[in-house]
Amino acid sequence: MKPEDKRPTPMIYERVALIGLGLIASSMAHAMRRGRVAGEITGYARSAETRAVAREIGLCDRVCESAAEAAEGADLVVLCVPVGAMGAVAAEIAPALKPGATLSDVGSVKRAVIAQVSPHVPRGVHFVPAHPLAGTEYSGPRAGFATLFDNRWCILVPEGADRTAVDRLAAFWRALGANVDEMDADHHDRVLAVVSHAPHLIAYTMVGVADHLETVTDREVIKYSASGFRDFTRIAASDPTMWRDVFLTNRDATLDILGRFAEELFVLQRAIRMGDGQLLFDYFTRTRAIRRGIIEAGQDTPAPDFGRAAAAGPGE
Ligand SMILES: NC(=O)C1=CN([C@@H]2O[C@H](COP(=O)(O)OP(=O)(O)OC[C@H]3O[C@@H](n4cnc5c(N)ncnc54)[C@H](O)[C@@H]3O)[C@@H](O)[C@H]2O)C=CC1
Ligand SMILES: O=C(O)C(=O)Cc1ccc(O)cc1
Repeated sequence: MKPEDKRPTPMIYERVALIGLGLIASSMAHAMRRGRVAGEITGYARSAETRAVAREIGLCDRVCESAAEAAEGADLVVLCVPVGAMGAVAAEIAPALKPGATLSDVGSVKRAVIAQVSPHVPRGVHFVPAHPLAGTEYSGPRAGFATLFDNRWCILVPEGADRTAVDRLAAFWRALGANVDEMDADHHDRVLAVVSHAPHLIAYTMVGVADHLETVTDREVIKYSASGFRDFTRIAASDPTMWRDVFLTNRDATLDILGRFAEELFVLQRAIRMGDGQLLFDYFTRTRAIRRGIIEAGQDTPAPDFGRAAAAGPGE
């Protein structure tokens, strides 16, 4: 079912506070307004400039001068700051949290956020970590848009939190357009290391390699880049603070996947050196099946020539 086919959702929370007003928070604000998911939206950002922009574009009903002021009286408080800043922000807002409120976050890493935030969660407040698997390479309060979460996954990591609070947060994310799954924090971090964190590091590296070449100029890289490399440059334009924090906090899982990546890279490198075309062909046949699986699961759109390429089969 497409999100636009869904019937209007009832208000899920009377008051929602967004702490940090970047891409994800601003997209949440737009999506909440679209679905009338919250009665009132309050917000806080660390920089005065971001708060001014948020006021100018009417992102929230109220942009506050402190995180505690934004969180006070809210039924749902969502931490939308870089992963490395979650603990400090949680400590700041903790005394202002209303008993019975839900505290959540949108961080790309879960085990480290839980470790940072949990010690500050007051008794009677439900902490339900979350991660919407949707984003872009843009950041800041102007970057958000209402459809960002449509038909994307949001993973909740309840770790024993109150069931009613978890179900309510799941309803909230569904009302924002997302599909909801639940997962254990360690498993989440391992899955994300494979599908997001290691690929981002590889993209950063590949663009760095192109930048460091002596015999190919930056002008040529820009002029002749095909779509694969362009995708790398898009990903490598992602926010440096956010991604520094992701790698520092999901260190073990990312290093494990990168180690495996390096091993497989050596296998392919050797096959090229030895002229082992069969190994390369078999490897690429297996990886093609993964892409087909993603398209068949409705998680992506086929390229315009997909039907022709599929029909052509091996040998063309
Ligand atoms: N950008 C993406 O594609 C996605 C990001 N996330 C996660 O969402 C969170 C927010 O990311 P974005 O909205 O993309 O970031 P952003 O850079 O657009 O916004 C971050 C906000 O946090 C504030 N901030 C930064 N450092 C702070 C600190 N030390 N204390 C208080 N506030 C601080 C900034 O002023 C800004 O308002 C991150 O934890 C990230 O891992 C999750 C899914 C996708
Ligand atoms: O822009 C892209 O390609 C992304 O991969 C977006 C993204 C970035 C970080 C996340 O934790 C989830 C999604």
